Amino acid sequence: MKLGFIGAGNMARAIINGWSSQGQKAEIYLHSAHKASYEPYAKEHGLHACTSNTEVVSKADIIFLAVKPLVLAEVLHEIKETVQAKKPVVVSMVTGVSIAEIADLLELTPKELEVIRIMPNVNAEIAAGMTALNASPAVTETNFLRVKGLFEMIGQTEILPEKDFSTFVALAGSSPAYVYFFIDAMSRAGVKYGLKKDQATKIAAQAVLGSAQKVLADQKTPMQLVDDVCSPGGTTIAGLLAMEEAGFMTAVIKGMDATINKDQGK
Ligand SMILES: NC(=O)C1=CN([C@@H]2O[C@H](COP(=O)(O)OP(=O)(O)OC[C@H]3O[C@@H](n4cnc5c(N)ncnc54)[C@H](O)[C@@H]3O)[C@@H](O)[C@H]2O)C=CC1
Ligand SMILES: O=C(O)[C@@H]1CCC=N1
Repeated sequence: MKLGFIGAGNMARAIINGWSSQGQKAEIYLHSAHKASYEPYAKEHGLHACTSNTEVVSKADIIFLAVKPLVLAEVLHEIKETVQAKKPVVVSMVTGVSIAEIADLLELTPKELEVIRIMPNVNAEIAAGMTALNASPAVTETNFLRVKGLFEMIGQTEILPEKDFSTFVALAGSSPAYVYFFIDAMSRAGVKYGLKKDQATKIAAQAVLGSAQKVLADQKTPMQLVDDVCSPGGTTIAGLLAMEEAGFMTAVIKGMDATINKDQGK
């Protein structure tokens, strides 16, 4: 299995580094717009640095599109003829772009080309990612399982209808940034009350990690777990009510709304 990456930025590297940490051995070919950055990265990680996007398509069997939405049309135009001739599996992680749109830009239909749409997140780098997948009708079961397996190596996967991808972006694609932001806010409070920043960050991050693991492991809903921590007349209920007074739940939902609207081009 030969894998190709068009775009070698934050998300591509999180995935490749995650695979590397899990002993994934497939050959990887990559090309991006910044030669001074991707060539040393490829050398350091034993990957093949290509000189064009077309070369990636000609060398690899599964092509990952890891560029920003704004340059996607230009990239697909560039690789169109090679894709039409070779018909590789095309895996797109580009936000807000459907399988049908990708096939269309390549002047093929979803029945003619194996296109898999994914939405990963940066925690793939430490094999704790969360990736959504959907496939065009042309995708063979073998190829779908192959790609799904690659993401199971570096986290959890969920097969979702394309209509739910924007919601998934909010809950898992973008949300690591929101959780890091929450951790930083708690850590700053620690600094406010005299702890060192690195010490406060470690304490807050471990509390978030344990809480997430508890939610996943426990039969109780998150709200039941909230109640378990809130002793009557205690510290937690005082803090929780003050957070709600400042609009905690509303702030989170507004953030999710804005992410979803942006993904849908609204
Ligand atoms: N960063 C994240 O946490 C996530 C990003 N995504 C999606 O992944 C895609 C990539 O995002 P990032 O890695 O964050 O962006 P980035 O800006 O870090 O990387 C983009 C890469 O595309 C390359 N590039 C630009 N023009 C190119 C061209 N014409 N040909 C080949 N390569 C070109 C750049 O050199 C760079 O390596 C986006 O569509 C984004 O929506 C999806 C989930 C999470
Ligand atoms: O901010 C972005 O557009 C990308 C998509 C999901 C995470 N980062």
